[in-house]
Amino acid sequence: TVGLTLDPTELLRLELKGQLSLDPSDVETASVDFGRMHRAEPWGVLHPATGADVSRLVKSAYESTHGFAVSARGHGHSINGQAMTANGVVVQMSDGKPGMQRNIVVSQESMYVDVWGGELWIDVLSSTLEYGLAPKSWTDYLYLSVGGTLSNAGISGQAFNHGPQITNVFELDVVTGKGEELTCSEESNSELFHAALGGLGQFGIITRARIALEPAPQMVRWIRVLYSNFSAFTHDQEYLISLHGHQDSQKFDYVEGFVIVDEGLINNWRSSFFSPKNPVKISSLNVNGDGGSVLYCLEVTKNYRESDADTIDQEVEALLKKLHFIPNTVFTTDLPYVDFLDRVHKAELKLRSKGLWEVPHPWLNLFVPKSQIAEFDRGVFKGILGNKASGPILIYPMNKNKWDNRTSVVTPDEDVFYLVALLRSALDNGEETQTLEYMSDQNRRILKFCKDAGIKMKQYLPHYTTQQEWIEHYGEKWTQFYRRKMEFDPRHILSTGQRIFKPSFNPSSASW
Ligand SMILES: Cc1cc2nc3c(=O)[nH]c(=O)nc-3n(C[C@H](O)[C@H](O)[C@H](O)COP(=O)(O)OP(=O)(O)OC[C@H]3O[C@@H](n4cnc5c(N)ncnc54)[C@H](O)[C@@H]3O)c2cc1C
Repeated sequence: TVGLTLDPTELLRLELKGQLSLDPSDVETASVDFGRMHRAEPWGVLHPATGADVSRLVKSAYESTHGFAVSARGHGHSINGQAMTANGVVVQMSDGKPGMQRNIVVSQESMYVDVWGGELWIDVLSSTLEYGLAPKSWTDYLYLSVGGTLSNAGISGQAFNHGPQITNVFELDVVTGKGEELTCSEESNSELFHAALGGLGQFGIITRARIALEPAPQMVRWIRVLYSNFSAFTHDQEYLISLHGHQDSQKFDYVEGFVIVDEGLINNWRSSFFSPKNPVKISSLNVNGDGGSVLYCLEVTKNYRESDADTIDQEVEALLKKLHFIPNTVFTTDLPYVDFLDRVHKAELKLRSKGLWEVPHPWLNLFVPKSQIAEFDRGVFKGILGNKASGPILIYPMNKNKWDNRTSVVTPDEDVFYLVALLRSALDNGEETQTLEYMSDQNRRILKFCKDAGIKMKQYLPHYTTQQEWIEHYGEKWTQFYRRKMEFDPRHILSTGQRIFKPSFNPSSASW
């Protein structure tokens, strides 16, 4: 293999319980991701059977004369090649087939579950539900691996209340860049524990996670209301997340929202909710807002047990009464908790059936400080985007005090910040505004707008191509991030696809 910095015979001699595969179909799978914009072919793919397999592989990379890159790959749902490596070895932590759980162990007494790092969240959920329990903090989509989301943060509408997924973990097993498999938590090896959480795979490969559980709700009341006035919308979102310390009956369990810039609500792949029972056209709403055709949809839920079905109406009504949405735009559905959590998968199946899932996804996720979100609205939603969304645009606030500053993730320096997620799909259908080039250019314009306007945002699921940009991204946390890298992965073996640290071995042949 051209440019290979490793001795294949050495690797093939490793005593592994799992399998080191050179099969072209395994290599192909590991060469692409959900973004469909990058490609890098690894030399081989390890399907580990245990953490010890991962440890042996990384140790051989660390100790070999030349060194080689090792990248964990969860479900490959990154956008910019973060789980790829050219010429090195990809550790396929998740085989991507739901229902193939490894050793999932639930402790009912201590309310946690121990799972393999490559486990998909959908499988974690189905296993814990057998005990009437469920994790507290989620992502909108459950076909993601535990190690993959914990390497970022893992956020959804519960984060205002419970914090991101990385604040709901008790313990990890991590294989460091030296090949040692260590158990870490707040109490022991705490530096590694905090480094790995939100650590973009830079400090080790998470082979086991101990995740906090709560009694699983049975049912969900799912509510959407519309706004034309952005400040009324954000005022209400901020009010709802300020209730995080209140009793369960006095707050919603989930707070999100999205922007509607297209002509109709049904165009958006996450909004099947509105149809066919509630088909809504913006023009039919007779809106005289401040934003032309831009609307905002607040999305909230309240969990309940069937035995509480009589009090849920009053609790929801009391909360909705405090809000300032457009009258008569309340859309409500009741559904089982699992169906709510797994809602995006339904949209996936629909898109797959039309060949619209495996297309390029130039996604952009930003954390925008509360004090600058109105400016962002003016410049981006009502400005740069024009009248075309080409995918869902999520916007919801979170409380910074639910994030642990000792972890590796960086967020804006304000008590409340918003996630803005532009989740767009590029199509090759002859329409200029739907092309990858057009959307990538818009993303660049959005980033430039933020810079020029002094909007102190941070990228979530960040992507940069130079170390200088990474240094700026981490700001005052860079020194700590760098020190942790030197301690836990001194040869820069791990997750080179993030492009943060050049490998110390033959960098020209790695995935840079
Ligand atoms: C349809 C869709 C919906 C999404 N919704 C949300 C959402 O609601 N909230 C949210 O927070 N995110 C969301 N994401 C983003 C998602 O959390 C990240 O892309 C995450 O990285 C995906 O997990 P994965 O298992 O596919 O990771 P991969 O893409 O496989 O890996 C991501 C990074 O983590 C590293 N990594 C993977 N496994 C491990 C491990 N075990 N130990 C250490 N490092 C590891 C990889 O090397 C890579 O650098 C969504 C993505 C998609 C495609």
